[in-house]
Amino acid sequence: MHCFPCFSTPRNKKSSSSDEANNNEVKLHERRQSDEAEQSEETTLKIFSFRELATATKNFRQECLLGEGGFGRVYKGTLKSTGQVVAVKQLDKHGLHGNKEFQTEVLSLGQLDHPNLVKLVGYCADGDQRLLVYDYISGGTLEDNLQEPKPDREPMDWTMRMQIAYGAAQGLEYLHDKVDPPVIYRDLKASNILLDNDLCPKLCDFGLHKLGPGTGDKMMALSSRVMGTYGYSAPEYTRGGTLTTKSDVYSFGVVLLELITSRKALDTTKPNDEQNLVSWAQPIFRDPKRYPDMVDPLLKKKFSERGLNQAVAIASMCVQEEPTARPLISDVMVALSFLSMSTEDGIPTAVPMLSFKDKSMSIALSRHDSNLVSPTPEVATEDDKSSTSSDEDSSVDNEKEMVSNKKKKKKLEEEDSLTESDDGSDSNSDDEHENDQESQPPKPVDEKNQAQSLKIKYRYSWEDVDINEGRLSSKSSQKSNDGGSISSGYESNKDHDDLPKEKEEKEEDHTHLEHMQSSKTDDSQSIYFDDDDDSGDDNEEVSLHRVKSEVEVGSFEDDSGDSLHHTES
Ligand SMILES: Nc1ncnc2c1ncn2[C@@H]1O[C@H](COP(=O)(O)OP(=O)(O)OP(=O)(O)O)[C@@H](O)[C@H]1O
Repeated sequence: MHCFPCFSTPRNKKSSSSDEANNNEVKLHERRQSDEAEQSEETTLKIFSFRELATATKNFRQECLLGEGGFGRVYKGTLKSTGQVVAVKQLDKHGLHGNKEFQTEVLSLGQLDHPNLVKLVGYCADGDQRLLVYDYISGGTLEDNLQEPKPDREPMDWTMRMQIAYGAAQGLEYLHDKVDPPVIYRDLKASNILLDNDLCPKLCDFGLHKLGPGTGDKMMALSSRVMGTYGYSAPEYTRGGTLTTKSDVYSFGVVLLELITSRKALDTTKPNDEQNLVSWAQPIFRDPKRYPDMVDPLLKKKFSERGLNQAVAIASMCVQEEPTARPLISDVMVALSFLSMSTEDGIPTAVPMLSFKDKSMSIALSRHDSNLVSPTPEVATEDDKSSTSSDEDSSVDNEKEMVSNKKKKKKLEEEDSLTESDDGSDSNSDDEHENDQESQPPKPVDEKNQAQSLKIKYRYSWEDVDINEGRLSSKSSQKSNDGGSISSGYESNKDHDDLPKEKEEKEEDHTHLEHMQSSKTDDSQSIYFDDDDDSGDDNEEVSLHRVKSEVEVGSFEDDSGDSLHHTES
């Protein structure tokens, strides 16, 4: 009998502790569910069980292994539930974050969403397993595409290369400027740029270490290990581990050089002085005549000299020793937006579109539409349409209208044989104009005045951008590595054949993108592209330069030097 109590007591005890455990488990489960529900409200990230990912990757079979990087192995898999093909990154257990820390980091990564970033689909934190699940990108890495082009495929042409550079710049600009706090990539390189089937670039491996507040030139000391890849890492970073967005700009410059040359960032099979791409390129930067020698021979000289000059100039600016002298990625992006439109002969296939940071700019432009745009604007071409992104519709439409109007004006000018450019002013003299014109009230543009120029100056966040049809003009007040000047220029040159010889000759004086040795700070830093060859100029230009104080949104000059000037403070 007495056995019963003996039996029953422990049993009872056991039963009560197991009830407690069950209760706890239920509570834990409920909490997890509500946490997950909260998370899923904020993110579309899926939470996978290890089993699901093991099934997707055939139990992480070798045949599914895509490769192994600094964070762990990456497998190709197919999700059973949806059939989606994914890349599963199994993070090394060594140095794993705790569950909470991992989730926090992953959830913030899950919020990053840009067409030029590889999308994080979900994650798994099961026991000591940590896995990240990404969209699978099928076209291989940029490195492979450049170094080992598929025999059945044509080598990437110049325009494709510039489009890839532009796309990568857009992805990076998103991380630097659109994400708060900004994400510093740390390890941008050709093997971290994946290409989809349409050769659209997607940055991968970003943001695994998100940094805290502060960006731009505010140096951020890193508590974690120094990452990056030799040949791509900015000198200040490799020296002392100091990291800023400008370190990413350096790496971007190296990638751009790779796109131009198809050389590797670091190639130990080459003679000593050619192993490091940047060191090899530095002396060439100083001698524009040698630029064509840099180019990948597979391009068979099918590129415009102007396009090449500008691309090299951008790359040379990005890889400057002094971080503050490097441009912001947003400026690089705008510059590349033009280069990516040029075809082999340097003529854009589509009307250049700028991606405005500040919507007030497009509002400011539309304010002037009645004066600038003809009542029946031309219908946008297919090219125009395809260049239009949904969020930029309004600004793009305005630009289209303006460009259409500009075309009409140009035609009228030609008809009247007024070949001399509108006001004959040098793009470099903008500042003088600005000062003269600041106090003048807005004036309507006189459509009958054939020589009237259409010059639009608008606020580009903290940058001003001038548009005149076609040519990008951007001034750099940056110190080149050697203290010398690095030059290049870009223009759409769509009408250059029609231009007067006299004007062409004048323009030869401004042949290069000059790195003036004035300032090393971002505030006064600007990019300057100018006409660089003998093809002339139709006085249509686009320049970027930043101003610190006044916000100027509109300036429309006529031939007499008068202008429509609109300011906001
Ligand atoms: N989303 C993806 N789609 C397709 N392939 C991918 C994807 N992510 C990674 N890969 C491939 O998996 C391999 C390993 O990638 P991972 O990014 O881990 O390392 P890595 O870029 O080679 O090296 P590192 O860690 O130094 O950047 C690479 O070949 C990469 O191209």
